[in-house]
Amino acid sequence: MVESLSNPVQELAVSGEDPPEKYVYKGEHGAIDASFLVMEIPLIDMSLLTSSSAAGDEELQKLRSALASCGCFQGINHGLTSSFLDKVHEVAKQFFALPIEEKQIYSRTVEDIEGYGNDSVLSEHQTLDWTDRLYLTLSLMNELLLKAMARSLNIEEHSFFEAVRRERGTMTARFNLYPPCPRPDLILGVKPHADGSAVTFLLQDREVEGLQIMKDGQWYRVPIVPHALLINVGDQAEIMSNGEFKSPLHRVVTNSERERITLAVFCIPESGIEIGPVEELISENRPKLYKNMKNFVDIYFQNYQQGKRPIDAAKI
Ligand SMILES: O=C(O)CCC(=O)C(=O)O
Ligand SMILES: [Fe+2]
Repeated sequence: MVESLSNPVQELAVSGEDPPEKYVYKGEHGAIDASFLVMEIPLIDMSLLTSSSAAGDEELQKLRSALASCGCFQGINHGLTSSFLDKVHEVAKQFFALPIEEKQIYSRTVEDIEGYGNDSVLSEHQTLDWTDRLYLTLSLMNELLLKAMARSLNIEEHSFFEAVRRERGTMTARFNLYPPCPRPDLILGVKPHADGSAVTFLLQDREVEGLQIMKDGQWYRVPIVPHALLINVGDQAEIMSNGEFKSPLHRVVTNSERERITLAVFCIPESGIEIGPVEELISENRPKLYKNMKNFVDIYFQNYQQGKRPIDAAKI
């Protein structure tokens, strides 16, 4: 089958028809349910992560334990103003509200990394996600966080940042629109997955929940903390940290009433460079758990669309 992109979900949502079978989620990882417990996700004051003070050390320890347990945190004092974040949300909303013909001017093809378009369809058996997407490429790297992650493990501060710094990586921004879905009991906004990035920054919808994260085999709802960024470890940081940091499994549930708009920014090492566990994190007590590899993103997409966890391909 030729690789193609799926049609806009927004069109299906307004048609009022029953969603096609290919959107019905048939995989594992438990029933779809939007009423799980709320996860207690640590709040981290990101302005303290660069401070060489007792408060700074304490925040670094909080960061380390958050990334080693749930693999994510709610970042506050991140330097982006609330009015800017509201504007980002508003612009995304305006874009998705444009007539289809206007949005299609920005359509992406399977090869493009930017533009309006959906999941690549790699096989007829693939379950499709109830979401429409707009992809952009940014050039700013989150130096502060990647350096703080290394310092929290008492290793050289460039250990993670080196792999993703300017010219060696990208920040891909993806606006996600989840239209109301007539069958939230059968259909997911995004299938269970962990991210293929080093780290991901998520600006959640201001009012509509939907993200769930798995911890110890149980799904939890991610609460909305206004203007915080939900920051999670991706597979590449789990690999580089030799498993010290966990790339959490997560999914998005839909609802029948309201649309939800989020912005995910993925910080991704350049595909040509080799990533692997940092030497300082390998010891007799903690053997190397992952292989060194290049082109992780390609490996990622092959496995993801088949419903497999890509990081398993990296395990020794
Ligand atoms: O929209 C969300 O809440 C999460 C999206 C997500 O997990 C992703 O785009 O990888
Ligand atoms: Fe994700």
